Amino acid sequence: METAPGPHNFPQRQASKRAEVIVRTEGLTKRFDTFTAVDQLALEVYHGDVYGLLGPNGSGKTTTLRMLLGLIHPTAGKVTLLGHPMDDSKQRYQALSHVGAIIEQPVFYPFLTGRENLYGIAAFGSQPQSEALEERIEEMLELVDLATRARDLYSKYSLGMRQRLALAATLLHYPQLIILDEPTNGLDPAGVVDIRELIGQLARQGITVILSSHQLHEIQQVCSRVAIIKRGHLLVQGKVQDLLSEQPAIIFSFPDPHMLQQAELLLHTLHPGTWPWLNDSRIITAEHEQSWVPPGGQMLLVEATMEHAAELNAFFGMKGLYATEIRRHETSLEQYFLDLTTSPNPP
Ligand SMILES: Nc1ncnc2c1ncn2[C@@H]1O[C@H](COP(=O)(O)OP(=O)(O)OP(=O)(O)O)[C@@H](O)[C@H]1O
Repeated sequence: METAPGPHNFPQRQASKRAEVIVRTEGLTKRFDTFTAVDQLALEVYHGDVYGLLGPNGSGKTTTLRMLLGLIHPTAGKVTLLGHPMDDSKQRYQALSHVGAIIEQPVFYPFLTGRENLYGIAAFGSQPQSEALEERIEEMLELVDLATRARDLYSKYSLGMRQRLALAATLLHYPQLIILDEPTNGLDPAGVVDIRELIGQLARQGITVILSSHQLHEIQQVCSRVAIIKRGHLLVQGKVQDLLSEQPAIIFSFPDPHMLQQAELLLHTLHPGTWPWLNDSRIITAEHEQSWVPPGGQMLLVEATMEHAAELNAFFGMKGLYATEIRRHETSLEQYFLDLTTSPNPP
């Protein structure tokens, strides 16, 4: 018997499919009266991406996702979903038959069990009751780790369980693309980890995921590419790794705060042009999750690539300033996001 492809039997992601654009927006714009909520967005989501749409409150994330799904019409611009232009109603229908989405808290019946709710959703989607459907429902309950709680009433479910049931529901019809608006909102840390792991699992099985979120720490761990928007404008779009390696820096820790001050002063009194590769330096506060925090809790951040660490260290050493730790500065997506969204001159 031939089975439809699903998260457990999806073909492995193929290298040649990587470059395939699954979602493209061109000049995508939404105005509400005179207010422009989304302004000329050009997004590209590739097959196999976990694509994070990030932005401060009110920056236009939900409005963008709603336009991707054809829930609201753009004022201008164009959305192409799975190769189908969304302004054509027939094509839109075809595209959406391969998409699963959770944009608002999905409505389930509180007086039915988790499993019964999935049967209800399948019936709504005109999926005939069959052995294949039963198998699919059990498979999805397993996938979202609700199999042992499938006989419990929905009203007894925690927020995390409700979110996982919603994901199971969106997966019933074997979507190629899943769109999730703030999927970790309101969840406790364990719930966030569950959803993150599930999203990673879906991506590994070839499903493309687009999500919006404020949980940047989580995004950094699960997203392959992100777009950062502010007041409806696209500030940046790219691979998480590429964005974070844009600002290389080295961290020097010193055994006492006095040495730290001297090291900083030394760099600032250097003749401009001595080291053209040295962009800037400043004292920063150590983050406490690090393995070791120097006395005084502060360190020197030098904006330069790691290949210059030895030269800098030798320079400090000649002046009697001995670093106790030298390492590459890891920018977090959270810091990158804050720098970008609070900068008066974003790119
Ligand atoms: N139907 C509407 N009518 C008028 N203004 C709207 C409408 N929908 C959204 N907006 C406005 O558009 C802007 C973008 O809203 P949107 O919900 O897309 O932002 P968001 O980035 O998803 O925000 P959040 O993170 O708070 O959910 C907001 O200023 C919002 O008030």
